Amino acid sequence: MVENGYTIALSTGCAYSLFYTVLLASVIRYRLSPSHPLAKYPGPTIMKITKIWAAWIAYGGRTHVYMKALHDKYGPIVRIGPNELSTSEKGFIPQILGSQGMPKGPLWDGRRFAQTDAQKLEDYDSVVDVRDSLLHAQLRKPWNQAFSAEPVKDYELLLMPRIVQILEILKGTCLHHQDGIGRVNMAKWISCFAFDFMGDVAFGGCFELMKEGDKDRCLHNMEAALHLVSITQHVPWVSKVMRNMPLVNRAMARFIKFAVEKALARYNMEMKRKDLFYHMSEASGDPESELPIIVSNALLAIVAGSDTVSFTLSCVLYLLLSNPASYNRLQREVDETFEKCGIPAMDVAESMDSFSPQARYNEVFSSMPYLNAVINEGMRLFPAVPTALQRAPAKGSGGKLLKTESLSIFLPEGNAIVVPPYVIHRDPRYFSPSPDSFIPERWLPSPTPSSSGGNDSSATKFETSRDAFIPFSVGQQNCAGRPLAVIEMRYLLAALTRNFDMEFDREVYNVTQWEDKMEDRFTCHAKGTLPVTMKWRGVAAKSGNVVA
Ligand code: HEM
Repeated sequence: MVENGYTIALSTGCAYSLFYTVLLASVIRYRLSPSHPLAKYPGPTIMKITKIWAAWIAYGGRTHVYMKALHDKYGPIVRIGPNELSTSEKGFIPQILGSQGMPKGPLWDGRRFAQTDAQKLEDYDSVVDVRDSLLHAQLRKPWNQAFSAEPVKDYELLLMPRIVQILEILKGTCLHHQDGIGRVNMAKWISCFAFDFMGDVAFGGCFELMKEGDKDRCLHNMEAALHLVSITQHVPWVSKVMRNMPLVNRAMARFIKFAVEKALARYNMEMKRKDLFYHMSEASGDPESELPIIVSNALLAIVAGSDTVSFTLSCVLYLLLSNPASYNRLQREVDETFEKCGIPAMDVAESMDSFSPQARYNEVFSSMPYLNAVINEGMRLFPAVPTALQRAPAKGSGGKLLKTESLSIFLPEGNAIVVPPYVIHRDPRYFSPSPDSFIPERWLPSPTPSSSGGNDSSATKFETSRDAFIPFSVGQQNCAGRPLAVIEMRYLLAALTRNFDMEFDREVYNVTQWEDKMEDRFTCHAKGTLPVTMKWRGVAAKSGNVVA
């Protein structure tokens, strides 16, 4: 009897094993066969067989470097999954991301971890992971409205007090030492600054990381939460299983709880400022919708709005400090502009008495060629979303034909395509010479050299393809917060260079660690440090400049 049962179990086990082995073998055979619709595109065999390899690379955090190496080896179209391509051909960008583009791809099914209770029944978390174009357009409307010209001016007013705060802290660090030289990890301060400012814009000012440190471990929880989804995005079916495993999903659960608490606190505030959710609720035209809008977008606002800006700003500073001639040139432009326009140094004690709280400087900053060239060049070399702009043909469309003058791809429904900014931005066809070097001059209409032996680019003819520059992506699903991000970066860089002379702290700085420790987790995370020595310049006291 027992023997009989054992035999039945054994033969059932064998039958199942055989079935799955045959099934697996046929799947692999099909994926590698010439009849697969993506068969003609080159790529590593392992990636043609399974996306688990991409998940493994993502686990190490070096997808951006890996993708660049793939394109260097295989060319402008690479097969990076059984049903997925990557392209570095700029001619395809409008047809993939742009006005004639496609909906978001399956990557977003694998990133969908963050449902609040209210969203659990839906097939999306917030605007960012919606795959249906019509629904996306509907959810995107309040975001577009909230980042139109007038609301952004309201956010600009929230920015100045945070700029003043970070300058005061840094100045205090300098003056605390007898030699007037402060030693700080600028990456940490920039990160706290960006987080605090996003708290002001979205939640009425609830984060105080610059003042109190990360006592709620919000930066830590955000990073931990985003780590897992950066891996599962490659294998959406795994994420569906994991979503229901509380132990695995712990970090995300903590982060959701944190965001929902902040959202509710913002909703219950008596005195509401004209912040992001004020403008989003206004745009919806329905007072009842305020709470759902805040709750469903809270997490997105924190992640999209703080991490990206702090990463970009830190990278720009890293590049400036690595290229002192560029730092000096930027400082000269900032000094001249501040003095010409009577902009206070923003460092409180000396100039803030005469500083109008209604003053906005973005208009001035937006016309500073070198400041904007530096920001562009930073985002070119280190785009905050380096590899994961993925799109797929719409359901029921049958597929999409992509065509340039020399190339064409037919992408059948069920397949996806990625446009990796990190690869395109370093492609010598679009940015030359020296696509891997920091040369802000390539963005100037008529490049002039940085003095003191920097990038002598006066005689250089630059190829700078603006249509291959996509740090904020393009099209209907591009970055909603771009206008705010740009203003924030301009203000902080101008304020820092106006008030401080900075250098790497050579005693503790290891030149390669910044780039080596960078991790591609959908958005790029800076895991390295930026140890800096800084000296307060005291410009306000010297020039006595005031707001006109
Ligand atoms: C330097 C800073 C930033 C960079 C480089 C950046 C870049 C991006 C990129 C590449 C996307 C993906 C678009 C796509 O899939 O095609 C995106 C989406 C998004 N970003 Fe940003 N971003 C930045 C700052 C911000 C800020 C400050 C906010 C404000 C909250 C924001 C809000 C959003 C939102 C809401 C989306 C989703 C848009 C949608 O799916 O329709 N971003 N961002």
